[in-house]
Amino acid sequence: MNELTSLKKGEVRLTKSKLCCLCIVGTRPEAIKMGPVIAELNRSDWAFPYVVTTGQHADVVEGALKDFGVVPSRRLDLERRNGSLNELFGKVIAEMDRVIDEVRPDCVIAQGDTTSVAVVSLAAFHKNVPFMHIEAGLRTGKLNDPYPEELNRRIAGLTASMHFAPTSASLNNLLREGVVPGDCLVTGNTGIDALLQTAAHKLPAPKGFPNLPRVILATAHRRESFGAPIENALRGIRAAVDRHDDLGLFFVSHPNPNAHEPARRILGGHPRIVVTDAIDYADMVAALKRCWIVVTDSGGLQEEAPALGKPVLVLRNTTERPEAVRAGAVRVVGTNSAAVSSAISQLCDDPALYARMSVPVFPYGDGQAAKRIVAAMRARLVRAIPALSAA
Ligand SMILES: CC(=O)N[C@@H]1[C@@H](OP(=O)(O)OP(=O)(O)OC[C@H]2O[C@@H](n3ccc(=O)[nH]c3=O)[C@H](O)[C@@H]2O)O[C@H](CO)[C@@H](O)[C@@H]1O
Repeated sequence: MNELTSLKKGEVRLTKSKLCCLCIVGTRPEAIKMGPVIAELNRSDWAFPYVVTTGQHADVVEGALKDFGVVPSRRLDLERRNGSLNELFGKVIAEMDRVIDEVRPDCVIAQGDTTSVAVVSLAAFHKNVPFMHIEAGLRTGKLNDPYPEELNRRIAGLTASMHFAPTSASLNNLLREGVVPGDCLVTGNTGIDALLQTAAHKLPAPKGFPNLPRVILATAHRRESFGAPIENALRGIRAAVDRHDDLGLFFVSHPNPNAHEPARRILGGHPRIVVTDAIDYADMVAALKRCWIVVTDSGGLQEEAPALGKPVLVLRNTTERPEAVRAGAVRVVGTNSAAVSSAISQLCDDPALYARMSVPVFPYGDGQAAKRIVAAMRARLVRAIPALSAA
């Protein structure tokens, strides 16, 4: 029994007969993956989204939300001094305490595994407001890898009233942790909703995309790889480009200086390598459609590339996305220079291997995740209010 089913008629505030769903967005991937859910809520007849951005990656987030026609209802002003996780934790929970008191939402929704998600789930729990977790149940089983995301998503797994898992493997992780079966659902990942909606349009090549027969699309930003691991991986990518003169590299940097400084230093000054700042989502999808392979430590790109039939080499030692590995579209290679370089060369020199890894697969859903999530929320939230359920 959770707090929702204990609600009595009249205990849930209605605004113009619609429920208020407070949607939290902190980072670019959260904006991309929450966009379809916010749009679906806007189309619904029973709820309206109240969108709050946490300011964690303010500039790229507002741009990504705009791509989905979403304007935030409120922007938290966190005034961060040192950028530490504890500072972020303290500021977000204090702000969210105030926002929940003022807005009095009927539920709080967040996606993924950032510190903002863990904090907001606790803030909602403390206020006895149902927390709905999107992209629930991803686990590596190693608390420090990825860091701090594995801890964040486990906290959300404890505090959420409803858990929307992208795959059955994620759902099984939740059940093993004791989540009640009636509180979790396999929906697919809303990132595939966003990808298929965007990829359906004719998209021009991103500025600077190399005009070469085989272009590697690469990104690297994982916190646990900062320093030597990320530098080793970048050297491995550059070595492969040097070895194969028909290869180009389009490296998309991340706003964190620990990620973009080594990229510019190690990859810069090469005639077939372009290092660009972060690009908007439509440009990223355009790059995905045009690239030869993807080399990355990104979670979202591990989900998107297989749907477009692009082989992925993962610059990590573990992944919480084993489904695409099992489907043969993704290979976890780590950050060792020689391993990265040889994995790229294998794909250059073995057309049969490349063909096997290039078959489009959809282990992360069919593009209808947002519809399933909003329908499940309605069933849960409206059930608690006979007046609405009778409508
Ligand atoms: C441990 C882990 O894996 N956690 C993940 C991490 O997200 P991530 O690793 O996917 O992060 P990125 O790679 O930065 O973003 C990816 C998205 O952004 C698009 N993109 C990228 C660069 C760019 O220049 N322009 C863009 O448009 C790209 O196509 C894609 O859709 O945190 C999220 C919660 O914050 C989690 O939910 C998610 O599991």
